[in-house]
Amino acid sequence: MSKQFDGSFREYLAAEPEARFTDWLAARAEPHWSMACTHPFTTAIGDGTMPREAYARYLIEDYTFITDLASTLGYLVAKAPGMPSKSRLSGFLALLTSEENDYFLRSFDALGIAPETYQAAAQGPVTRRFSDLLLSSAGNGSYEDGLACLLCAEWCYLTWGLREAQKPRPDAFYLAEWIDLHAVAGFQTFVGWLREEMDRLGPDLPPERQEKVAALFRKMSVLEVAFFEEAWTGQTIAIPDGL
Ligand SMILES: Cc1ncc(C[n+]2csc(CCO)c2C)c(N)n1
Repeated sequence: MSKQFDGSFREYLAAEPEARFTDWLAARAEPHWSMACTHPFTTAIGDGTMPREAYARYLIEDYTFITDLASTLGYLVAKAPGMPSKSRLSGFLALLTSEENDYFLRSFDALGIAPETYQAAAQGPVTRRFSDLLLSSAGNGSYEDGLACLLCAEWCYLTWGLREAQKPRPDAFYLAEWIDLHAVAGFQTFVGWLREEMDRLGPDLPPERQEKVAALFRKMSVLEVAFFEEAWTGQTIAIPDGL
């Protein structure tokens, strides 16, 4: 959890000299950042209180999101400044399109969701906004813009994943595995690297570029909340037009 902050990175550093650039991003995204990481949907994954319909809704929608996230990673691999960064990102892309894809297919099967359903699923409005933001930031924006979006999505999942991993695993394998996937050492290392990459590049950006990156991280946090909220309630969530 971070304390909300509205000023520039420079001002943040003056108040918190030890702060990382990514701490500032989280503080600028409050209260949405904490709402995303602690959403009731995320606590229900580990509590054993997840309704089947809510999880089925979530997985169908998330599968369309992950497909666009894989495309986003393609852009980021292209824009990454050197081989070490390209290697990290392409490793993650490989995971996303193999083991993680397998998790989705097994879970759809267990939940009785037919291939015709998840293959033909139209994206809801929130996921469309998500995908637009990711694809346009990584495709038309700078490396740092795309990185900020990816960081928000992954760091949020690591945060709730580590918290839920402290509870005994629920019986349903699709819930237990979803927790493990987001708490394993490999994922911690990847998110740790994403933060370091942003911490390395962010402080040297001109102030107006830092503001853009902070705005993207904040928009992503708002959309993460709306995404969980739709799955949890089954209601369509309105996103403010200005977002
Ligand atoms: C809406 C939404 N936001 C973020 C993620 C997080 N995420 C996307 S791919 C991936 C890799 C390992 O699972 C992770 C953590 C998600 N699934 N759905």
